[in-house]
Amino acid sequence: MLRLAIQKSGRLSEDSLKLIRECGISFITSSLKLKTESTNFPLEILYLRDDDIPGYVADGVADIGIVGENVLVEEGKQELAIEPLGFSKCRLSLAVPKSAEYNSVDDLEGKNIATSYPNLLQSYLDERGVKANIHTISGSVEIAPSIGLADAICDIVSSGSTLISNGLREVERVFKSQAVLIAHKGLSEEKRAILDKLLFRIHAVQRAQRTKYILLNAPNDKVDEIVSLLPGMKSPTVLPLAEKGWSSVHSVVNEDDFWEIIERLRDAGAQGILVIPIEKMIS
Ligand SMILES: Nc1ncnc2c1ncn2[C@@H]1O[C@H](COP(=O)(O)OP(=O)(O)OP(=O)(O)O)[C@@H](O)[C@H]1O
Ligand SMILES: O=P(O)(O)OC[C@H]1O[C@H](OP(=O)(O)OP(=O)(O)O)[C@H](O)[C@@H]1O
Ligand SMILES: [Mg+2]
Repeated sequence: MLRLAIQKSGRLSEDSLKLIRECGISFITSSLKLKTESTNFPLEILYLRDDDIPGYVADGVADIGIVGENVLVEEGKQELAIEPLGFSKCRLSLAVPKSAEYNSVDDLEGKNIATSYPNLLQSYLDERGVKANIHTISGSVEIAPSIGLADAICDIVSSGSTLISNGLREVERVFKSQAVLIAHKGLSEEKRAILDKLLFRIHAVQRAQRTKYILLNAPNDKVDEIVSLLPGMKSPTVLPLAEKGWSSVHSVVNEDDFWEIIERLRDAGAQGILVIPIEKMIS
């Protein structure tokens, strides 16, 4: 049985559970139970505070875990990372009061900066030769300037609305983060085999999320040109339609190229284009 540590409640919880469920792993959750076992996969889930997850995985109390890169690197445990997961994307940024004068990071020399990430901030300032006083607080960091605790803050930003609501302005991006899968260094062979099985499923889910299934109709004389625009897993499928002289073309396209390909397909004579999400994709 592999032990997975995830955040009990917070910004990582929902997407972590969603990923595990998308891997076809079933389990029953209850807000009071801090440990659950899957009913169809050798996995036990521990629900923890996110800051504790890297330490538990490093010690082998948990075998694997899901945590933000910001927390992992802050705790100096980046060597545990095995896979970026693509969710909980955010950045650690420096921000100052809206009205404060700010030209460059040098303006922070001798200033008081509140943060929950003293190590990440310290190395950022060290690299730029700036000496500031770092005040470590564990939450509600954005309040610090307005209550006279600090001149600036360094905290997580995503949409930026928390900064705006607290009269702050983002001035420097210190660290880019997303959720990562981490694993204990000395996993037994048995546990490593379960982890490989889980990774196989995670990759299938991730590939599917980046790809769309596309179906379209085309007159037969346009099929060759349309097929040349579509990559497909091997090559596109072409099937005859009931209506003579027409075919249906099926393929998969990458989300990043999606809109450009659609335009080119229409120009080439494709009609009735349907785009469908893919649940799993195994190459
Ligand atoms: N606004 C956001 N958008 C996207 N990701 C975020 C955001 N805020 C935080 N994160 C990511 O999610 C992680 C957990 O954030 P959260 O605010 O839930 O942590 P926390 O309050 O420290 O939780 P805990 O109670 O478990 O200690 C952060 O370390 C970061 O990686
Ligand atoms: O840029 P935004 O989209 O506004 O997001 C940023 C906010 O999100 C996080 O806090 P969260 O809401 O998770 O609450 P917490 O401070 O209680 O952890 C983070 O600490 C910021 O305060
Ligand atoms: Mg925390």
